Parts: sequence; structure tokens; C-alpha cells
Amino acid sequence: MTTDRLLTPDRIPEDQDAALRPKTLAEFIGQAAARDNLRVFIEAARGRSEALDHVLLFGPPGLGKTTLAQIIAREMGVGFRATSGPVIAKSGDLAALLTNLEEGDVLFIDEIHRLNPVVEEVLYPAMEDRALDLIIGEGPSARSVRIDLPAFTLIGATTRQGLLTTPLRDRFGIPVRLNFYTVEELEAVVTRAARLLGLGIAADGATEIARRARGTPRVAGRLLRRVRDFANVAGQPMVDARAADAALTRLEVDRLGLDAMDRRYLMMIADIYRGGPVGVETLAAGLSEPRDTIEDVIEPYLIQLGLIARTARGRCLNARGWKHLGLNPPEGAQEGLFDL
Ligand SMILES: Nc1ncnc2c1ncn2[C@@H]1O[C@H](COP(=O)(O)OP(=O)(O)OP(=O)(O)O)[C@@H](O)[C@H]1O
Repeated sequence: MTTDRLLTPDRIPEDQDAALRPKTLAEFIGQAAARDNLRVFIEAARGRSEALDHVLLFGPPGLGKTTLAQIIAREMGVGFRATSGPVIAKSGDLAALLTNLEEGDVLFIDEIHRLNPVVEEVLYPAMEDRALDLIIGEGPSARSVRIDLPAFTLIGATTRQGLLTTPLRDRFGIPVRLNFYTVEELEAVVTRAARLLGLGIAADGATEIARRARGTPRVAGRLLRRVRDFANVAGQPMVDARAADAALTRLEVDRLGLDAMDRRYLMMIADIYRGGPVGVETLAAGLSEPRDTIEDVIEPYLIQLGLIARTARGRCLNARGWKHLGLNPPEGAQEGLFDL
């Protein structure tokens, strides 16, 4: 296991621990605005005995989009089917999924921005009119047949709302943005997960993990598991701040929650491009990482911390970014936006 892998919000099998997933809106920690709005929309739809309007969940990976989609289905008291954009290769695959839905069901499409455009066309009438337009036959004898679908709720998930085509985005009645979690919210996530894992954790231990979890519950859960490994092997019954700090330092997760890849990214802008601006493609090539990983995984958190800025001319290191690297910013380096 590398440290890069430890902090990536990409899903790995141990994250799928169903026991840890909150099952109701009340159990879901943080995202208060999203939660409160969803509670109203769910109650209203249930009151009218209708399917919930289509929901688009967007935000960086690991913030609980899949978890929230499952909760919505459960709170609506309907079935849940999950798939993802790249998996639906042909319109026929989507047609099969849609025709197998029961009245009111939730169809969850993760990475919905990666749908093939031909498949996406099939989705429009399905979302708008709850109908499928199928072409039967070929050439001059081809004809279109319309099949009615049960009332269903499509829940799409994507890392950035802007990745969707406008016609698709416009068909979601309920857009929900998920934001990075605060340290207090992540403390609650860590404490809850520790309780479910049967691990003793002191309040300062939970704070230490929360502070270094990149605002992301999935990362918090993963750090907690690794800290638990160190505590188990050391025979410590209780994880406190010292134990958490020692474990996370060994894993090269620094006090802001940055890992080796984040530091390489910052160092590249500082060292080679004298603080920027530098284009994302250049950084992606230099780091041998796909551009998507840079934009969806690495940068959002560094921007949130005020270490870098995304400008029209490229990425720049803020004064705070220089400081975090232990370097002096050159004259005129951008000021960060947030106080740490
Ligand atoms: N708001 C939350 N409150 C409590 N626990 C949470 C919350 N969000 C996520 N978790 C916990 O974090 C774990 C990892 O999150 P998970 O990987 O399920 O996120 P996700 O829903 O797949 O994220 P996304 O779909 O946004 O990438 C979950 O199993 C759950 O235990």
C-alpha cells in the first residue's frame, strides 16, 4: 500500500463496509443545507404519493454521494438500482435497466458525465416524459415506438456539475451540491465509525484524524482503519491524539492532511515554475497523473485550504502554499484566501 493510495478518495474495497454507511438522513452527518432541503422534498413527494423529482448530486469524490442516494431511496421507501455512466455502453443497456424498474424506484447513475452521448439521448425522454423511444428495424422501414415507463427517480452523481451537457443538467429538478466537511463534522464521522468498529478513541484522537482527512469522510474512515492497525499492534486500547499523530506521520500524511502526491504537486509549481501560473496539462504530464485526477482529487482541497489558486492563465501557488512547503514566497506571490 502506498500513501498515495491511502489518501485518494477513489473507492477501494474496504470502503464498501456497509455497516458503516449511515442509513437514514438523521444519521447522515454534515451537509446540513442539502439534508434539510432533501428532507422537505422527500416528505412532499411522499405526501403526494409521487416519485421524487430527479436529483443531481455533485461534489468531490468520497463526500457521500452514493450513501446519500441510498438514503433517499430508503427514506422514500422504494427500491434502489445502481449503475455508472461508463458501464452503460449501448442504448439497449439503458433501456433494459429502465424497463425493469418498479413504480417509484431510484435509479442511481454514478459518474453520469461519462455517459455515451447516444445513451444520453435515450435518457432525455425517459426523464422528462417517462417514456422510451425505440427505433425498430432499419432503413426506410424503420419506425419509432414509444414505451411508457414507471414513474422513477433518476439520481445522477458527478464530481463537477459543469461536466454535464446542458440538456442533461436541465432535466434534474433537484441539484444538490456536496461540500467538504468541517473538522467538527469529520470528528463526528470518526467517532461514529470508531464506535461501530468497536475501537476506543479519545476526543483528541478523533480531532487529529478529522483534521488530516481532507474534508472527506471516505478518507477519514480509511485513516481511522490504519490508525487502528497501529494501535492494535502496539497493544493500545485507546487511540488518543499522540497515537493518531504517530500513525499518520508514519504514513506521511502531514498536519494539513496532504500526502506525498499533494506535496509533489505543490513542489512542482514552486520549484520548476517559480510559483506559476502553469497550465494543468503541464502539471499532469510532469506528475504522470491524468488531468481528471489533478482537477477532481488533488486541486479542490488545495484550493479550499488557500494553498493554490486556479486562474485563467493557470495554477499559482499562494503565499500560504509557499509557507506550507517551508519556502519563502517570491515578491508579489498571491495571498491565500483562508486563515488556517
Ligand atoms: N455524511 C456522513 N455521515 C456519516 N458517515 C459518512 C458520511 N458520508 C460518508 N460516510 C462514511 O464514509 C464511508 C465512505 O463513504 P463512501 O465511500 O460511502 O462515500 P460515497 O457515498 O461512496 O462517496 P461518493 O459517492 O461521493 O464518491 C461510508 O461508508 C460511510 O461510513
